[in-house]
Amino acid sequence: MVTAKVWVLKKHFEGFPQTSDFEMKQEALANLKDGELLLESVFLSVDPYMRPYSKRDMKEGDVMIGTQVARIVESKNPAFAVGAFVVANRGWRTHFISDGKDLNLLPESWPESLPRSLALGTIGMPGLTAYFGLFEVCKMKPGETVLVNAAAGAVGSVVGQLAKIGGCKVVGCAGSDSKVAYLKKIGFDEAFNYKTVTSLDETLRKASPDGYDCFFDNVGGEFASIAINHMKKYGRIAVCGAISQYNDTVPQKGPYIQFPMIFNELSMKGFIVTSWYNRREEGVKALLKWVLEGKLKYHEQVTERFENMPAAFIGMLKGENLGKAIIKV
Ligand SMILES: NC(=O)C1=CN([C@@H]2O[C@H](COP(=O)(O)OP(=O)(O)OC[C@H]3O[C@@H](n4cnc5c(N)ncnc54)[C@H](OP(=O)(O)O)[C@@H]3O)[C@@H](O)[C@H]2O)C=CC1
Ligand SMILES: CCCCCCCCC/C=C/C=O
Repeated sequence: MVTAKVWVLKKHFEGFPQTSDFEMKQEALANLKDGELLLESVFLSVDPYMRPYSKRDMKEGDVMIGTQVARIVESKNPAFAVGAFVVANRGWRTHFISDGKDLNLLPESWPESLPRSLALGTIGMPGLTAYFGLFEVCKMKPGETVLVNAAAGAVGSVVGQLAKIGGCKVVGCAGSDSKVAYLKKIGFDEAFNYKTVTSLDETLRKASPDGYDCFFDNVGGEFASIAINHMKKYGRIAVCGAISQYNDTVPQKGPYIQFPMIFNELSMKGFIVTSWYNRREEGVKALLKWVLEGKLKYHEQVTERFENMPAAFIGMLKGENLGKAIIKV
């Protein structure tokens, strides 16, 4: 019999998550029935959505939500061979049983040269968020100017590079000088540290005096309130995330956005990547191709050991990750 380790939400987060809000437990897994598979997580993902979604969807004692790349270790399902790798959405667990219906097999053509963890990052949910958010929500066109915040993270780093592939000028910001240096290295035209600039307003104006056609907003809050005043006429804003607000205990009260929306006839659209998953294959194929061509670079912040998942999650929310935050079991 296999015993899985799982992380549960012991206590709902109040403000910034603490390691004491989590508890590690053991779960005895039953023997496999016909049609079932036993899987072991190889890589797990920590993502910002876990913070707001835990409040919305979870109760104390639930296993933390999340996705993993897992290897099939035993199979009583002829459609799944032992040794194959899948992406699953089974939460923070080392092992689990599945009937196969909730699994996405990694393409058999997955190149040996690429870490399979990319299926949780640049060639997975965050990459797809960038792909559909930029091309479909922002409706980016060649020659335009794109602004993206949290630009050195899993989604933002792909947004900037896809905008360059699509023939745009890209301005990005991040929370440290080393992240800013990384953005320049991967091709951003302008990059700045939002924590150290004296005036965000001035910095945005200097980076693109004519303003921005597209704003891919991962951060919300004060940054978005200032950036909206720098949009060009008919500019488009993709509201992807609001990480600056996820840990607020008292909702922020922002400036109101109607005037710039009206005067510049802006479009602003929130989106959830999974609404585009009917085109998931198209996105994965395009992202994989760009990675293999060397046009889309990736970086992963790998934390070793399942036991360190809460610390990796908290670290990611604090900005300790460059690129995608991954846990290697
Ligand atoms: N709508 C959708 O379907 C999806 C939305 N998202 C959203 O996209 C955003 C980015 O996610 P993802 O790329 O996975 O995460 P990242 O890899 O970008 O990690 C989060 C980053 O957010 C930055 N950050 C944290 N707090 C703040 C703050 N107060 N102000 C500004 N930046 C902050 C930190 O970078 P720094 O050092 O630069 O501060 C940190 O590294 C999140 O808001 C997430 O919720 C993600 C996936 C799907
Ligand atoms: C089948 C994979 C499920 C992964 C769920 C991801 C949902 C992300 C939505 C993010 C919103 C804000 O961060």
